[in-house]
Amino acid sequence: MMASIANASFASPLADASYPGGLLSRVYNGVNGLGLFVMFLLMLLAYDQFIYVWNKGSIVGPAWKMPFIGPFLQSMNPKMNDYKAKWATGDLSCISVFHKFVVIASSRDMARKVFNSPMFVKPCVVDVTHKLLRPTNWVFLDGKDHTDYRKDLDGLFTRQALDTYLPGQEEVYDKYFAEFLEISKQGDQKKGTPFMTVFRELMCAVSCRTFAGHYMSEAAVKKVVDDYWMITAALELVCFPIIIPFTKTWYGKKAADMFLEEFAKCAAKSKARMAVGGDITCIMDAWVKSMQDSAKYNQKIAKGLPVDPSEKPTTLIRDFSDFEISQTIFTFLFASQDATSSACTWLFQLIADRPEILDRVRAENLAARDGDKNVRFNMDLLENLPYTRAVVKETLRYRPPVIMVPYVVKKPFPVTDTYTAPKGAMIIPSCYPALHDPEVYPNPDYYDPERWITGDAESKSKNWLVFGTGPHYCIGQTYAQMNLIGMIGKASMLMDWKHIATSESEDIEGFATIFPRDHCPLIFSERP
Ligand code: HEM
Repeated sequence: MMASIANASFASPLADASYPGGLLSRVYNGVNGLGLFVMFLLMLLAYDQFIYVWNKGSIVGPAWKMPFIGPFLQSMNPKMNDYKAKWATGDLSCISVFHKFVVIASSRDMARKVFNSPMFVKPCVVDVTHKLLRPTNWVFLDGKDHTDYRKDLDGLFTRQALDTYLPGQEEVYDKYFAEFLEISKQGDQKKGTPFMTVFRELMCAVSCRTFAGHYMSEAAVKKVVDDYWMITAALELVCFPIIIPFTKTWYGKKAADMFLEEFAKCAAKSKARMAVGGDITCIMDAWVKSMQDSAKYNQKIAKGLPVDPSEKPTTLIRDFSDFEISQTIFTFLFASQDATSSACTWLFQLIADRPEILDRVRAENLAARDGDKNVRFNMDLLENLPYTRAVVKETLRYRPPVIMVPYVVKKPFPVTDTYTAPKGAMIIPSCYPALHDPEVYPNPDYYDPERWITGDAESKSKNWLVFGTGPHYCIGQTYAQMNLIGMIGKASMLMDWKHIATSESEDIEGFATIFPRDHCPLIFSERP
């Protein structure tokens, strides 16, 4: 047996015959194909370990890396406790998965440093995102180009603009709350119905109405709501460089193409309607109106016509094509969908588990509506609900929808005096630890809206990393919070709901955005 292995060789006798007695031949004879392969593998292994240790430098991390793959298998099914354990190892720590070196910035100050270092880092997205959103999308811009593009979008999220989107949002809530009641009536009366997927659909429908108004038919909204899961499913960390038919990325790309086409049609319709003096009903309208006002003003100036200073738009913006508008609206949907769905799910679950909090939310909302539960949304109403706002803020602190944000290092980044992150590394500022820092939010694992009313949570803005910070901070943060305040206030007016807690209700599932592992079983009932 031993002999047969020793004699086994992949070398062809013919090939060998052409190098009689030469040095190469002797080496080749001594080291057969398998040997060469093993040697090559060992060299690769040593190289992989060396690069890991070199990149790790002075920061915390495993002394060596699991050959080649690193902790890839754990990353397939991440557990919150694993993240917490990693964050606890140090302000900066590292891992290496396959060839990717990853630096984790855990403490508030390290996370803020990464968010605020656009010279050295930029947001990192999984490869397939470029295919779905298209490489020309504004979110992939960097530096000044990014800042300039964003400035033109700021006007879409002012208080005045947000006010005009409220009727569209409320319409969606009316429709979905009726559906919640129906689902609960039909569902299991003991175990409840897991509502996470329904909440995802609700958030998608609210987004479509807020972003594209009634330019999108009910059928088109339904199609986007039904197909959005294909986008989420396509977002795999590792994917083939080309799209293979009938794979998740292929379906995701098809859904993305459909969304882009639909949003571009809506932009064209908005341009036509706004040109004849239509009211603003959605984000697209606000954008188109601002474009058209800027164009009118610029034309007058170009023609040398007299212009009253009051005619000058607050922000002068350029013209955007239907497709540019469509791409941008798609980024709003893309950036908001998982995060708002997570926040919505936790909000319903957390206050169902604490009836005294729901009672206070209800009392506050009824008083703000002068006792008429059917009063419609307006900004004054939503801004005068301090307790409901505290409940939303505490939910976002206690269960931050985005626990970390991956960035990529553009050039060697001196994160501290003793550590420079290498170019090409992924660097992940974490939001969760800053939001659970016991010195800033006492008893951080206790859900306590009161800390925003009588406590000092409001003043701890440096730790408030729910929406990131720096040049890429969330553009939709005010809108997102107003939307959640409106939603939960209205729900409290119209419905009761019971959470059927399971052993997995407090377990956290997810990567980047988080959900209760049991998907939130609830039973809704109508209030008299
Ligand atoms: C509770 C809901 C939300 C949470 C927790 C959230 C959180 C975040 C976070 C953590 C970032 C990364 C910030 C950074 O890198 O500094 C971000 C970026 C972004 N968010 Fe949100 N977000 C939410 C809702 C929304 C909504 C409703 C919209 C759209 C209207 C939106 C649009 C965006 C966009 C476009 C970016 C990228 C901005 C840029 O790169 O300049 N988000 N969000």
